[in-house]
Amino acid sequence: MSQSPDSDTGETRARVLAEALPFMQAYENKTVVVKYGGHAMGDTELGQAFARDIALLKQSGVNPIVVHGGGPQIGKMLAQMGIESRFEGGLRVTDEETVKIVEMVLAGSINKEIVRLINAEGEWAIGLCGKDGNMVFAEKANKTVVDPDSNIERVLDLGFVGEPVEVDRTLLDLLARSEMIPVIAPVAPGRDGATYNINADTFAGAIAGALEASRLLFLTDVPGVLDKSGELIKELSVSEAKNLIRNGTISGGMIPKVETCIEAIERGVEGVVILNGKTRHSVLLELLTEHGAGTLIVR
Ligand SMILES: Nc1ncnc2c1ncn2[C@@H]1O[C@H](COP(=O)(O)OP(=O)(O)O)[C@@H](O)[C@H]1O
Ligand SMILES: CC(=O)N[C@@H](CCC(=O)OP(=O)(O)O)C(=O)O
Repeated sequence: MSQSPDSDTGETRARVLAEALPFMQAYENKTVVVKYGGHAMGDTELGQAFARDIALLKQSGVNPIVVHGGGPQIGKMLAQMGIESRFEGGLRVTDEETVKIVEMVLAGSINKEIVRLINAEGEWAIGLCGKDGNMVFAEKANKTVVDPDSNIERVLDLGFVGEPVEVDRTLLDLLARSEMIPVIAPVAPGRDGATYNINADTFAGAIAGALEASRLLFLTDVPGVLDKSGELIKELSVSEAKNLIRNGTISGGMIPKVETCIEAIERGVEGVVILNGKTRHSVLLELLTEHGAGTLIVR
């Protein structure tokens, strides 16, 4: 597909569809996990374009699963409540009060808005979090960071930040059979009774791994992984990615994203891509065009 799927002449549409057809057939009955980041959620129009892409995938016979974030939206709500956001190693330090707000924003307002947008495209989306159908259980995250100056490793105490340790695919399999599109918020219970806030990238990786997804796409607010001079890196091997984290080229929220890509590849997910969710129809452009978009992480 050489043109945007927005092109509106009948002839262009027919050509675009003809070019996209072999790609659509290749993804038929395949699971594609799309992580929709908080920074990629722009205005309503952009949200509608995203929802249209997801609906179109479903209508083409693909099994799309949306895992969403909402970091900036949580930050805004916390600020309104007079609570300052603090991040360590790209993860939100989450105390008991914060985790309640995280659940409210992610599994409440953001989740339901995405469901509404997809349903408005004629599909049946269903909003969930890790708690629903015993889908995901988490444990307190045990995360370490290496100080770039001293090179000393430090264990972080992030409070109620969790890591997914058990994923049960029963509910997701059921929904796939009933033609529903799951939209999942990255909140999960622990066997200890606590509720955990999980980085949405990590959560999406765990879901994609458990489902042996064909593709895992991360929609963010940058074209992909950028080098020191701000140029897009089109393809990145696992060892190159680790180096870029070590030397500080990859920082902040890009760290858990790239770490998740590496883990997902090691778990057998076929293709992992980081791309710009602010480019309209980037999901379709990635999946249904020869050249794709963003940074492809390879073994
Ligand atoms: N090397 C890099 N290439 C691209 N983005 C980077 C890089 N290092 C850090 N970042 C930051 O990571 C951000 C994306 O991560 P994050 O803010 O967590 O997005 P999301 O909310 O989509 O998960 C970018 O907006 C950018 O500021
Ligand atoms: C532990 C942790 O950091 N959780 C994230 C969950 C949301 C998220 O990951 O949203 P984005 O994808 O938009 O960044 C947070 O509280 O912000």
